[in-house]
Amino acid sequence: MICSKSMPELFKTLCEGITKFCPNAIVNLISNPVNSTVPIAAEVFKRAGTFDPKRLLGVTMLDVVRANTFVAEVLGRDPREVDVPVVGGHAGVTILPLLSQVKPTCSFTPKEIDQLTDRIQNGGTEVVEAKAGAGSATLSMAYAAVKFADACLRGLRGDSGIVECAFVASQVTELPFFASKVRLGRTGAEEIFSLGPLNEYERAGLEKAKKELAASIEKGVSFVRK
Ligand SMILES: NC(=O)c1ccc[n+]([C@@H]2O[C@H](COP(=O)([O-])OP(=O)(O)OC[C@H]3O[C@@H](n4cnc5c(N)ncnc54)[C@H](O)[C@@H]3O)[C@@H](O)[C@H]2O)c1
Ligand SMILES: O=C(O)C[C@H](O)C(=O)O
Repeated sequence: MICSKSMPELFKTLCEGITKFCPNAIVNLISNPVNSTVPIAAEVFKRAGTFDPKRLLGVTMLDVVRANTFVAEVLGRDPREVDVPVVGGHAGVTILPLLSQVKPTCSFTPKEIDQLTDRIQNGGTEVVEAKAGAGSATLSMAYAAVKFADACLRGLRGDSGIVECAFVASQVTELPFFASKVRLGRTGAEEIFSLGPLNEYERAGLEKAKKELAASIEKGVSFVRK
């Protein structure tokens, strides 16, 4: 169905549909801008009385997939052996890879940290620009979506220790939404992990990320409240 509504309006309508037809669903939200669409969805769900913060998850898995890939390249390892926590949000400087917490433990030169951070933060834009009007990352988005949905399903099934990064309602910072590691279980994001120890570079990145995130969250909330 092609609809004449603007994207945020279309998105809001879809969320209203969720409140009517599957109010208890665990919603994995991948449509951009995730930093605003998750707050929009939360507002719509709150209005309908169906909001459960554990069941609304913004998909930031692609940032983790990219971070694992780029870090693995530098380390000369298989990306599947690498785990990079990526926190904050899903756009530009709000994407904050925590390179001091990479597993397996490793270290980078300041130049590598700059280059990796920049590539991870701008990976999506790089693809959008390369496709020149023909859309955004397609296969890697699908891969990330499947990987995240599979983790949610394993949590729903009752598997233990399912931990992934996601953009969720959060108290990890002063912002109402933030991406960090979450434990997925039978009822959704059952535990939200704090950021752990950050180095000076990451603390500076966090301040930049929060500033931009605050504006994007506010934009989403005020779109529904207007
Ligand atoms: N979170 C992530 O990791 C991530 C990664 C890549 C893309 N994305 C986002 O996913 C979304 C889809 O990306 P894409 O590259 O597949 O986009 P696309 O442009 O290839 O596809 C969008 C689809 O929406 C349809 N559409 C557009 N306007 C419509 C309307 N008014 N009514 C009904 N249908 C309409 C189009 O026909 C098209 O099929 C975008 O929001 C994109 O930014 C998110
Ligand atoms: O759709 C975009 O603007 C980029 C996308 O979110 C991505 O990370 O590839």
